[in-house]
Amino acid sequence: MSYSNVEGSIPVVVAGALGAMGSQVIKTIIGASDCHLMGAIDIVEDKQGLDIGLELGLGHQGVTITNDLEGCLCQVSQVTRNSNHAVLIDFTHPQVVYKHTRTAIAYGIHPVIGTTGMTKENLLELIEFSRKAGVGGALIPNFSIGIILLQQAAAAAARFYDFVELTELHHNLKADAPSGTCIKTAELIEELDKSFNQPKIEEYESLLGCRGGRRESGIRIHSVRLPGLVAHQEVLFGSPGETYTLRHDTVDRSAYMPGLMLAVRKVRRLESLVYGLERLL
Ligand SMILES: NC(=O)C1=CN([C@@H]2O[C@H](COP(=O)(O)OP(=O)(O)OC[C@H]3O[C@@H](n4cnc5c(N)ncnc54)[C@H](OP(=O)(O)O)[C@@H]3O)[C@@H](O)[C@H]2O)C=CC1
Ligand SMILES: O=C(O)C1=N[C@H](C(=O)O)C[C@H](O)C1
Repeated sequence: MSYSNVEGSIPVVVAGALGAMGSQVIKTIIGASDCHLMGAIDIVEDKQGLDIGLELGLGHQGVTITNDLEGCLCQVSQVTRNSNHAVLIDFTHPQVVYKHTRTAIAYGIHPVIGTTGMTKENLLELIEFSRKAGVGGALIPNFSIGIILLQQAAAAAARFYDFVELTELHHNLKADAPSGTCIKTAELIEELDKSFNQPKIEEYESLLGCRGGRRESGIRIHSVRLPGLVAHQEVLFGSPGETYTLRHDTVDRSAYMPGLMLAVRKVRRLESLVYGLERLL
């Protein structure tokens, strides 16, 4: 950890620093002239106390890896609380994302959360908690600009179609299903408050689950996990005589960095936790 405060530059702590996303984030933060890295959190046992920059081949940064998220946020908040509030970027695991977000808010540190898998109940509770605490934050299921465009197109098309199925395809190291992005796409389509996919005949599955998961609105979601994939999503609308397909492919995690930096730069001006990158554009 490094607890120096740099005037005018955004202090950033990264949780999940050694992961697929976290390691790219560290590189991006180190390269950003308006940010400085103050903490690197990860639980990988044999990396505790090592310099994150040296571990990632980015040169010595004077920031050591720790698994003590609360201790790190507590110390960072003491250094930064009077003027230049810090940001926590989290790409860890669905099981800890609620606790990490709540801890950041409690210490007055602005959470920018990429980790997916949080329940709707927990999200709503955190929005209320952040509003009471007056701490802005962002929970963003997908930082890519292209996926936001796909979601907007899907929400617009939903007016004209009564049948829609979503498929998300990811690498096989992903813990949660369906993806946070796919849930958000479904939620945006559901803003019209209509039901989809009313069956025309009596259906049955001879292989349980082969028709995918069904949301209350009737929208079905299919999750595919394969090595070789990164992150992909299809929205298929159908009506008699035609189909309309939207597809987005993330082929490299660098796609997430512009949206992430946008959130880091805006989050300290928010009054509570917002959900979705479209809220920041
Ligand atoms: N919003 C977006 O745009 C995107 C979101 N994601 C989401 O981000 C999350 C992480 O994805 P990804 O980077 O691929 O996952 P990885 O498994 O590659 O990285 C997660 C890292 O966090 C560590 N970790 C796990 N638990 C903790 C904890 N309690 N405290 C600190 N560190 C912890 C892991 O350690 P260990 O390996 O030992 O478990 C690992 O090093 C997922 O929820 C994913 O869906 C991913 C891409 C884009
Ligand atoms: O685990 C991933 O990789 C991704 N997770 C996010 C999600 O669950 O939507 C974002 C993107 O799909 C990549």
